[in-house]
Amino acid sequence: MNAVVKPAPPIEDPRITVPVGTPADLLDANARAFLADLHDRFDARRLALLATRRSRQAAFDAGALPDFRTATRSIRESEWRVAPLPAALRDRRVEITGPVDPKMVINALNSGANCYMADFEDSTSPTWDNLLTGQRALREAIDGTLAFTSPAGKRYALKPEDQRAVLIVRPRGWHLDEKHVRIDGAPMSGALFDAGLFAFHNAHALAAKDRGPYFYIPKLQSMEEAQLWDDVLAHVERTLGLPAGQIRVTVLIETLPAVFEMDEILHALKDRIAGLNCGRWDYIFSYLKTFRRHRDRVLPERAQVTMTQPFLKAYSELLVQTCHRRGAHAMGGMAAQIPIAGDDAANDAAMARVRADKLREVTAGHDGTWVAHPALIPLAKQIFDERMRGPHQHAMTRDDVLVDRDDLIAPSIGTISRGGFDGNVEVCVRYIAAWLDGNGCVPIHHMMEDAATAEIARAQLWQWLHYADDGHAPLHLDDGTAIDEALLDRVLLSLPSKLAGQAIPGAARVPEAIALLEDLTHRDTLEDFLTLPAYARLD
Ligand SMILES: CC(=O)SCCNC(=O)CCNC(=O)[C@H](O)C(C)(C)COP(=O)(O)OP(=O)(O)OC[C@H]1O[C@@H](n2cnc3c(N)ncnc32)[C@H](O)[C@@H]1OP(=O)(O)O
Ligand SMILES: O=CC(=O)O
Ligand SMILES: [Mg+2]
Repeated sequence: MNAVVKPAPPIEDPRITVPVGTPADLLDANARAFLADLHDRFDARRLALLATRRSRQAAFDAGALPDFRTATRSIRESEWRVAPLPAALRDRRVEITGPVDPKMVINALNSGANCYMADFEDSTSPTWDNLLTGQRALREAIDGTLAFTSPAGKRYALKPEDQRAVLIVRPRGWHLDEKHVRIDGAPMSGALFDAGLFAFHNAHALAAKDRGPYFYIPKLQSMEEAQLWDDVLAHVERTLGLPAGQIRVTVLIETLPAVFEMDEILHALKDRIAGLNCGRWDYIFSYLKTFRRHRDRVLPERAQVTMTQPFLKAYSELLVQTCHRRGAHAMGGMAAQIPIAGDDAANDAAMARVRADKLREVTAGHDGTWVAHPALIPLAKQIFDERMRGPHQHAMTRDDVLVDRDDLIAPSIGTISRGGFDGNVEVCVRYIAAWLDGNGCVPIHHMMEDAATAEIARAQLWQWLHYADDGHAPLHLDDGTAIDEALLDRVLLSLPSKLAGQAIPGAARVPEAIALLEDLTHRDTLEDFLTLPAYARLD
């Protein structure tokens, strides 16, 4: 292994600012210079790629359909494989995910899952405090010193290292800024901040354990965006004196454009990629966004958009086939049901849904799956242990899968009920309120709701309400009610009294959440991410 050398102390760079009171041990002059260097080298490319996303979406809005790229046919058709997997990432049959507060980090690492995805993205509201607390918790977890005492006095400590899950960190996507760190007045990228700071503090300690910074990369839309990550991480390796390829990534295929570039994304990252993951919730959100102006591809209510819908089945099976051809893991995704305390029948029904989902995944050839809650680990593990004898099932090449462009964008059949409409409104309001209050993942009606699941509800409301733009007849609920602003207003007006008295996270921010949802649904254009306008209100 190469010697690992931290950069020499730099001269304080006055171009970089962080909030007064930021703990110096996390963001000293060395760390700030490291981050500013990432910004200087890579932010212009990030911004250019975000502009490319916008022009691609403009073409979809004008009627174009996503498709495989002609110019990259040789990447898809030639034979090559990704770098061999590191030992720590060979068996990933059950991965737990969750936000990065100290209690969650300890519980997740101790949970018995093979891996833990510490999440700065869908399940974290990126307040400055949450980000710094999370970075500190992860650093202490890697050092083995992390401990926590709850307000009620319950003590949490890490299990011995060989009993802990392998740590994988999910930084934010390319679209989000980190407004607290400014370089020449401009905000730095949230992704570069999260991944850069984690690598800066932990790469050496991880290398000493023969691991590396392992990342889950969210919301990519193209191979060029994957190439940017590869260039960033190669630069981080050089700067920190790590061997090339020590930093490993798994990429979430959770946008519709990306499913047409899975080979290209694996190829762009082929010396460091360990797998692809079916991030189904953002994928559904992306399908909605991509086709926001396509009236023939409106999706039914959220509960009907399950993995058995043809477009989702095609995506997950093509992902398995693509990964196994290239020697990469094909990770499954998240069932949103969580345990229900105090109602055995409801709990049994929820667990049956999770079991069916995991069974579908292992049968389709996935090499592992995600759970949102520790109580689901034994269930998922049992299903994978029974059917996946080795550490993975790359030998299941799925040559039977014949998926073409039309399969990946197939319209769905279903309905929109009053419950589906009202449920979307309630989830949006409650989730936005919690997020503004600093909580990025909450249980609502016994389902895990995070930025991806809530975005489906938000995008659907916009699409249904704007169906009648350009003189079309409005959409109707299955009871015949027209879906229009009057309906939304009625549901929103009734919500505060419905929620009153319930102990919901962020209750005080419900009026602000209602105002933001009204604004977002009334806009002529579907906002790219709800977290963009919401972030302006955070901290
Ligand atoms: C679409 C996607 O991006 S999926 C990935 C992002 N989403 C996630 O990661 C979801 C993570 N899950 C969670 O945040 C939580 O499970 C929630 C919010 C859904 C429910 O949390 P709670 O209401 O606290 O659940 P509950 O009360 O049943 O928790 C019981 C215990 O399990 C712990 N726990 C629950 N979920 C997790 C988790 N994901 N990781 C670690 N510990 C957990 C709780 O902290 C609690 O610990 P304690 O007994 O020591 O106090
Ligand atoms: O990140 C996961 C998803 O489903 O979205
Ligand atoms: Mg996601």
